Amino acid sequence: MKPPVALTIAGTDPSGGAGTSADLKTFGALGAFGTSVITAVVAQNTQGVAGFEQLAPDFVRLQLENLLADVRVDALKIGMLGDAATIRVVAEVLRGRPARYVVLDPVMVAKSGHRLLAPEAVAALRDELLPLVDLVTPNLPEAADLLGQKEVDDEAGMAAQLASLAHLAPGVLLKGGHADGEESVDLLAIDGATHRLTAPRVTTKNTHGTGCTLSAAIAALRPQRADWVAAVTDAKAYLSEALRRADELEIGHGHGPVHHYHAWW
Ligand SMILES: Nc1ncnc2c1ncn2[C@@H]1O[C@H](COP(=O)(O)OP(=O)(O)O)[C@@H](O)[C@H]1O
Ligand SMILES: Cc1ncc(COP(=O)(O)O)c(N)n1
Repeated sequence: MKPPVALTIAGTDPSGGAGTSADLKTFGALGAFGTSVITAVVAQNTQGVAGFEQLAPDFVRLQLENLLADVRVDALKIGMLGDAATIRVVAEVLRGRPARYVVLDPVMVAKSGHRLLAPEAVAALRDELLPLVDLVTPNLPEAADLLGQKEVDDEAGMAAQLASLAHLAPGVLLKGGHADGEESVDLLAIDGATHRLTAPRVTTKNTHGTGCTLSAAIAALRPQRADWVAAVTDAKAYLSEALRRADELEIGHGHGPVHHYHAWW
């Protein structure tokens, strides 16, 4: 069987744990052929972000149009976009239905606290991009920002915000990694139903790129699974194992990357 082709539109990470690096490794590990379009070049390592250079929006458009004129893309994952002009370019390309499946990780702030999306671009992300994707995967701070509400830290609060977010995008995976508890609980609203996905919380400081890895895994697996619930369930299982194996790597001195082991599913 031919592998599905997955595309990531995202920023870079020289230390290999987040952004396009995480996405391409995840695609490969899960049997998809990976392609990439860069939105911003980020100077970052496992300890934090030193700064980033946004590529000109027209150049992002050129990369996308050039790729899509030649290569069939089955699944698209969108990560860091950086500013409103880049969001608008991606929205315009999405209106041409470049891929059957589209997942958006609404990257706003890196784990280290550095902003990766201009604050004034949150409204463009919410109003212009969310309606055009199949699934959006906010963490708890991103959900609060998208809704203009306070950040929640328990499941009741997550359920309420999930319901509100479901009015903004066709599908929502609200990730509970930032909450406490023995289990890391995510809530999925898709096709009119809600699903609760749990995994034992792994005790590790090596959590750099968990959100990037999860959304890339969903994109890689969706063409290989019958529906979104199956793709998200298996993507979370892949991420959980990548987190459990993260301490084997010993990359850098801060929050190291998760281990993109080859699952060969
Ligand atoms: N320590 C952990 N143990 C197990 N799963 C985790 C842990 N931290 C995060 N996750 C899971 O990783 C995924 C990304 O979560 P989260 O940290 O909320 O997003 P982000 O990386 O975008 O901030 C979610 O599926 C979440 O449940
Ligand atoms: C290019 C890029 N995209 C996304 C993240 C978020 O990942 P994290 O929240 O783990 O820092 C990042 N640090 N860099």
